[in-house]
Amino acid sequence: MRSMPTMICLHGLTPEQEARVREAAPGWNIVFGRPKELDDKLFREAEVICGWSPVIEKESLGEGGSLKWLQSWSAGVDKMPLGKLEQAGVILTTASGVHPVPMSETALAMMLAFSRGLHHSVRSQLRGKWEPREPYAELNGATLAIIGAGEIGTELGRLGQALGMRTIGVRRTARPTPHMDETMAIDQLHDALARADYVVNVLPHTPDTERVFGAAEFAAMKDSAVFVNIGRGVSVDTDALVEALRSGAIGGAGLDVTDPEPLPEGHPLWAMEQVIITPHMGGSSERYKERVTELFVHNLKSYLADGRPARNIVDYERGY
Ligand SMILES: NC(=O)c1ccc[n+]([C@@H]2O[C@H](COP(=O)([O-])OP(=O)(O)OC[C@H]3O[C@@H](n4cnc5c(N)ncnc54)[C@H](O)[C@@H]3O)[C@@H](O)[C@H]2O)c1
Ligand SMILES: O=C(O)[C@H](O)COP(=O)(O)O
Repeated sequence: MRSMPTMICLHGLTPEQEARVREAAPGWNIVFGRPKELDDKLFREAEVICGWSPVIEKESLGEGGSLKWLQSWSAGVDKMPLGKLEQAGVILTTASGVHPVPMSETALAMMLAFSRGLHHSVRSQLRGKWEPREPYAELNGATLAIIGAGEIGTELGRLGQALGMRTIGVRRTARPTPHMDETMAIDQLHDALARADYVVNVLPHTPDTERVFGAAEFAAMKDSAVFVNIGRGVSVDTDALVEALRSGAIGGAGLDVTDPEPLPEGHPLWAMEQVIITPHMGGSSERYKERVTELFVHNLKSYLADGRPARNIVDYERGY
């Protein structure tokens, strides 16, 4: 008789969320817990794991590992051992679709902070100083270029359009994308950069997207442009960004992700007045687990019905 298949769900779902997973997979041995609490043997036995990136190197991919499907809790799977997973024939799915709301609100908060000068006002407030810096800008009528216009970028496009911005989406191919007034392929990147008042990077980290933003790209931007990075730090040549800010080649930068990360103490970016830094919190939300459970249960149902999760299967060739 076939023993009960095992599934591991990592990282503290609520009892209601656990119940939703159990309900979707009757007849499964489902283990909920934190990686350190779980035995290596369990990881070897698990057919399905749902969780964050770093835990997967455990026994699941070693000799005799039974893993068939891994549902990442992150949208970016760049920290996953992609080569090993591919070699082991594991289906990997991302959590893309869980983050559009908090990520686009983070990017919008940065854009509004720059247009209304909040980064200056907060610094003045800390010194107890009343220091207007006229004139202030508006997002209304400004052009927003979103580099990596996927799930997150599309929601940011919606918010940008709602505020009266013109949106340009840049992606691998220039296919029409909701909430983009125009879409361009990545080989037209400089054209998009030259026209934008706000450039938001939300590219995944793949071999093709490292250092996409270097000296030439910052030079192509308007000298008033604000560059916002909520994707991955490695898409940017950090020294070139520092130089672009120092020389006035661009107007400011909002950085939720950096390279290196965390940004070390004493790094020049910390002291720059035209820079806002947040600690890789763009995707974080009190609704995260609710949304990730919904995605996982949706994928689980199709995995159990026909052996394939319905959404977000990683193309190992492409890297995301
Ligand atoms: N800061 C955070 O906390 C946080 C949270 C969630 C996601 N992220 C990052 O955001 C990324 C995007 O997430 P998503 O859910 O929108 O992903 P997605 O797969 O829906 O969208 C990715 C987009 O990037 C484009 N793209 C990929 N490679 C490209 C290339 N070489 N050139 C041009 N365009 C390219 C794709 O065409 C697609 O439009 C994640 O991979 C992750 O790195 C960061
Ligand atoms: O891609 C994401 O979902 C967020 O950036 C968090 O990813 P991480 O857990 O891999 O840092």
